Amino acid sequence: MSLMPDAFILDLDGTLVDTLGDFVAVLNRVLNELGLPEVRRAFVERTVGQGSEHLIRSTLDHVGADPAQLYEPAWALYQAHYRELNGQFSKVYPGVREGLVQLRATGRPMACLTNKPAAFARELLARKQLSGFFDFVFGGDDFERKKPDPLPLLKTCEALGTAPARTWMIGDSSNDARAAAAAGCPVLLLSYGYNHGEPITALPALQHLDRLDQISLAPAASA
Ligand SMILES: O=C(O)COP(=O)(O)O
Ligand SMILES: [Mg+2]
Repeated sequence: MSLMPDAFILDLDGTLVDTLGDFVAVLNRVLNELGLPEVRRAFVERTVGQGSEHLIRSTLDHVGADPAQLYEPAWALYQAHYRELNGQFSKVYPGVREGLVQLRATGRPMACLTNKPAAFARELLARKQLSGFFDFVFGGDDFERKKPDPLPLLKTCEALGTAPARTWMIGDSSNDARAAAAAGCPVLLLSYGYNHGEPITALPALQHLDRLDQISLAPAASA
């Protein structure tokens, strides 16, 4: 039995690209325009990962504003600023490009699956010259539910044409790990991303990695 899967699914924020700077810049522009206090990087770091709506509602709540009243205008401002700033304060993590080259060299199909809105995800991958690695890019608004629900992974496996048990999910957070477990995909976890302030090594994984290019793709020794 080979260790090599039939396809790879990769998360985006906290896995491929360190996007925290974009989130902080955009949120603080929105808060300034609404006359609200700014948020700190540490707050955003532990809150990001469950899609834009969750991030905006949590941010409004955190600064003492009423999300029920301000969500709609905040979301409109957020979209306009995100479109403009997307990628400007973000960096591809060390080892990512090299790791993607290794994955691509296996000839297996690859998908990027993020909770970020699909349009922002596609634009960010293009701006960082990462689009060419992926056969599919799916965002948090492409399916009815987001990670940690298994639905996005199951739908992505369908697009890739592979069985979940033969498809590796590579991510940085408990959202990825929970979605993968529920979908039946083996999960590999990067140590440097955003896991809601919790150490990712506490979660079981097929491989825990400090860099994507440390991934082990060797066939398992036959018994
Ligand atoms: O919540 C987001 O916007 C993005 O999160 P993800 O790329 O780690 O899924
Ligand atoms: Mg992530």
